[in-house]
Order: sequence, then structure tokens, then C-alpha cells
Amino acid sequence: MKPEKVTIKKIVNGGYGLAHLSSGKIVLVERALPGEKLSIDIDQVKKTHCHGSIREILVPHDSRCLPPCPFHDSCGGCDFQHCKPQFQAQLKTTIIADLLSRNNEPSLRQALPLLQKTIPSPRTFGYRQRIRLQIINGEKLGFRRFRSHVPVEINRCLLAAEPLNHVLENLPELSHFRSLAEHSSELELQLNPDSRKVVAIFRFSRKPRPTDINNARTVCTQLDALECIFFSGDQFQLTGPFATDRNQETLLDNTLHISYNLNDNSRKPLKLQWEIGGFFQVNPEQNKTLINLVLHFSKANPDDTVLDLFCGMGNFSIPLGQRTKEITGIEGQGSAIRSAGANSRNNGLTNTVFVKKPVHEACRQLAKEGQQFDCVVVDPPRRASRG
Ligand SMILES: C[S@@+](CC[C@H](N)C(=O)[O-])C[C@H]1O[C@@H](n2cnc3c(N)ncnc32)[C@H](O)[C@@H]1O
Repeated sequence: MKPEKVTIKKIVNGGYGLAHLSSGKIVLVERALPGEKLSIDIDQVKKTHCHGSIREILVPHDSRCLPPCPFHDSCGGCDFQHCKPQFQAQLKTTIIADLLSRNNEPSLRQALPLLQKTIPSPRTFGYRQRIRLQIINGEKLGFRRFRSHVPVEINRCLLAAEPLNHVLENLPELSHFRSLAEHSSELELQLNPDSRKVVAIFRFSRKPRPTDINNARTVCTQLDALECIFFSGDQFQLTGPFATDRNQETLLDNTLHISYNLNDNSRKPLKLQWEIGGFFQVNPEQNKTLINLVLHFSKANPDDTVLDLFCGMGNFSIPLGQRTKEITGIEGQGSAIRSAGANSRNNGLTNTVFVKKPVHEACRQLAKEGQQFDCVVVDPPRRASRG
């Protein structure tokens, strides 16, 4: 197909630039910016629209920059590294505004004027405390390609905290890692905020055997930045931790901890823990801003009752519970509910109720019972399972 000249109208969900072809058909262009004039190749034609990629930038956006990551062209990890960080935040606001304004649900369309500006991360790079990597051919590590399931090898990620990068760079060199990688498709690296060391979770195709456990211990001995290794899989329960020596293993458990001094620092620091493999916001510094914002917008006061949907380990429920009469948290994952209960106890709360149920089911039940709340917090995953 011949290249086409287009002008990008706006950036839509997924990070694509939307433009019209000369035929009038919509084309979604990878890594474009609004207002840019581009020469594009059409890569895929669908019934309702096409997908295109940039052949030449004829008129660039003012905020376009050279992506600092050397893997940017092939790796699918980042959508907006081709523009300056301040503009990335603006783009995210416009994408959400676009989704709200076109939503079929009238109450969501009406919520548009309430939309606030996106607050950029305090750090542009090095902020992620967790990365999930593909294991390639039993020996290399990488992410998926842009909009594809095909993996691409990387040995550094600009977004990841430095200890994660140290492990990412050095792990594939170790022969005992490769013995583990043979039985594994995915590796999660998670930073322990207390020790600043890395916890690795191998997604294993079968139950780990004694040789795998010995290999895991050897890998920890050879790589000081690695605190311990766990094995997860469909056929067995989370197994670990395995560390340099057995004494150390007895000191570790399957939880990670963080504490925050929130804006109204008259209170004791908020203490949170979560289980390995459970959800914790990827950017711990930005999470503090997020919790402060939830407290600010909820206008929490001591007589209020609050419903926290998709509450996870109580990231918002616990600080809200400290400031309100009662909080009910709904969450589908058992490990998160266990952590929410532990977080409630560790922060001295007695006014929290955590329910393990799919949110849709729990909401139907609450409505049937005629329960009412002064405030509802909703923090769904990118794709909520209907459960
Ligand atoms: C984006 S996380 C937010 C967790 C928490 N609010 C936080 O800030 O840490 C979304 C949570 O929703 C849970 N979840 C996903 N689908 C669900 C469903 N259908 N019903 C209940 N919980 C669900 C996930 O297990 C996850 O803990």
C-alpha cells in the first residue's frame, strides 16, 4: 500500500494518534502526537478502522523528543517516551476526557467537568518497584513488543528502580538462573522497600523440585542484590522464600512492608503490608500522593461511612478507616483480603469490614440490603474481571 499523509486529530485510549485517511476511514497511528503531520504506512486494515505506523514526521509536535530508552523502538513497555514528561501528563488527562465524553453512560459524561489534571510522577525514571518480564528461550529476559505478544530482549528498563535493573542485567549471566528459566515463562522482580533488595518470583510450569530450590539458593548467593526467590504456578501454592542460607529464609516471610507519613502528620505513620504476588501500586512515591488525594476528595469526616471497591490490601481503606466511622472494603483476591485484615490490625483499627467477593456481586447484595454510604471509592483494575 502507498504511504499516506495524515494530520493527527487527537490521542486516544491505548496511546494511538487518531487521523482520517483520504478515503475518510479512521487510522490509528502508533507513537504519534496531536496536530502532527505525518507520512504513514498502513499496516493493518480492519472493518471500522486501520492501523498505521510513522514513515516520516513532516511537522512534529513541540513536545516531541528523542526517546531516552535504547529499547524504545522495539519494546512495548512505554507509550509516550517520544514526548516530554510534562506533556505526557497532559496527554493522559485528554485521553480520560475523551473516554468520558464519548461514554454511553450519561452520569460518566456528566462527570467530565470534575476531571482533574494528571499529576506527574515525582520521578520521571526509576520509579517502578515491580516489573514482570518474559523469559525468552529459557535464557534471556525481556518485555513484549509494542502491541504484540512477541518478546523482545532487554537488559535495562529506565522506569525500574535501580536494584531491579541490577538483577535484570546480571541474572541471565548465571548458569543456575538458566536452569530455572528452562521451566519458567515469566519472572517478576519486586523491590523490598525495607531492605532495598529484590524478590524474584519465577512462574513455574511445574511444582519446584529440590534441584530447583538448590539452584534458587545458589542464584541468591551469586547475586547480592537478590534477597530471595519464590516459585508461583497454576498447579501449586506460592513456594518460598529461598535465600542464600536457611537462617536467612527463617527471617523472611511472604509479605513486604511500607510506611507513609501522610499530609496530616498528626497521626502515626500509615503501615501497609501486602503478600508476594498480591497487588501494590507500582510507584510507591506516587502512591503517597494518591492516598493523600483520596483523603482530600473524600472529605472524610468522623461520622462518615465509606465503601472502598476493589480495595486490594486496604491502601485507601486503612487511611480512610483512621478518619471515618466505618469502612467496608470489597476485593476479589484472597491474599489481598488477608493483607487488608492484617493492615487493619497493625494500624489499630476496629471499624473495618473486608469482604472477599467480586465487586459486581457485592454491590448487588449491598443494594438489595438497602445499605447506604456517605462516600464510595472505586479503583478498578485496567480490565476488571466480571468474577
Ligand atoms: C488497581 S488494584 C487497586 C487496589 C487498591 N485500591 C490499591 O490502591 O492498592 C485493583 C484491585 O481490584 C481487584 N479486582 C479485580 N477485579 C475484581 C472484581 N471483579 N471484583 C473484586 N475485586 C477485583 C484486584 O485483585 C486488585 O486488588
